[in-house]
Amino acid sequence: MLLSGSGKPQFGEGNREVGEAPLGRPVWAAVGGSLMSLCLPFTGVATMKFKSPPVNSLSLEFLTEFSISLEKLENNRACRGVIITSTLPKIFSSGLDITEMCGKSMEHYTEFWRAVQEMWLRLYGSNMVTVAAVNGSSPAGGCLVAMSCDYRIMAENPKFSIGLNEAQLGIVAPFWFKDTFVNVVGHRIAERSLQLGSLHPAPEAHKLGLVDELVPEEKLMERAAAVMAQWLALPDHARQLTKTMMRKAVLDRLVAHREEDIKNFVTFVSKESIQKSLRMYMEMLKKRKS
Ligand SMILES: CCCCCCCC/C=C\C/C=C/C(=O)SCCNC(=O)CCNC(=O)[C@H](O)C(C)(C)COP(=O)(O)OP(=O)(O)OC[C@H]1O[C@@H](n2cnc3c(N)ncnc32)[C@H](O)[C@@H]1OP(=O)(O)O
Repeated sequence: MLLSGSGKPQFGEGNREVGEAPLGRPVWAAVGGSLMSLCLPFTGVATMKFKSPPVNSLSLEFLTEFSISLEKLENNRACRGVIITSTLPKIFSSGLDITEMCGKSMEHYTEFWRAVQEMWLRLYGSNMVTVAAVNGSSPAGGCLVAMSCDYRIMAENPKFSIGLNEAQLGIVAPFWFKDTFVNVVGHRIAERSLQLGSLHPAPEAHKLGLVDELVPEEKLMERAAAVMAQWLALPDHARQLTKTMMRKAVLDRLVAHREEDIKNFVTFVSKESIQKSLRMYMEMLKKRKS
């Protein structure tokens, strides 16, 4: 992941650190683990760029780095907003790494699912303004990342799609994926889309309200910066309290049922029938390629 921004440097152990201007002021801080880059310039707006080829799958390692990056930004008082995008052409994120859910131990599934929960709790509950610049396809967990942001701008290419397609894999979107979806598009659209496991091409996603606007791909980052400026023009405390008011019930629900949710996931994913569905899905992906 690639994360970039400016302001007070508070992170980056072992990575490239802060550039110092002659007056000793930080010019920018570039922090990156291997899977994303992060930069925070003077504007106080960080840019986080996923860079985990081939398709930015959300592996345990990726999720861990994502959560740590979010925590570092959240704790950096100079950082007020983050734009999330991808360095890979055509892919924002392919969602959860299916190989993390196939043929592994119960302990591994537990650790993996806790990391998925942690990422979502941090992103959905963030005090920062979060804007997703969706520059490619974004199925399932990738859609969750985008939906957890405050605003979604997608490249207008109809070949790019977004949605919670879990049902197509023979699995079920967990209740907090569903809650996030309902909060974005409303109950009816969420119900139909979830039951069918629909992946919506960008224009349809826009019509449904799953993304807030479409722009030509080359204008995506420029537009994301403009939207960010608009959101940051308001006092932080008022915006943050409002955001909390809108999202708290859904966040609290997972916090209250976190261990139960992990148990459900581990039991569900360990079933031979589910393992078989996931293996078949992976085989289908490989065949589609050849
Ligand atoms: C009773 C209640 C109990 C509750 C229990 C809850 C259980 C719920 C559990 C989990 C929720 C799941 C969430 C998810 O996110 S699952 C993941 C869903 N993702 C997808 O369906 C996307 C699949 N991928 C694609 O459609 C395409 O790859 C693409 C559109 C993203 C990119 O297409 P393209 O550029 O053509 O690339 P390839 O298809 O050729 O892929 C390249 C390479 O990457 C592998 N790959 C793709 N996606 C994934 C993935 N998500 N995880 C792991 N690996 C992936 C693909 O197989 C190729 O591999 P290669 O052949 O070895 O090169």
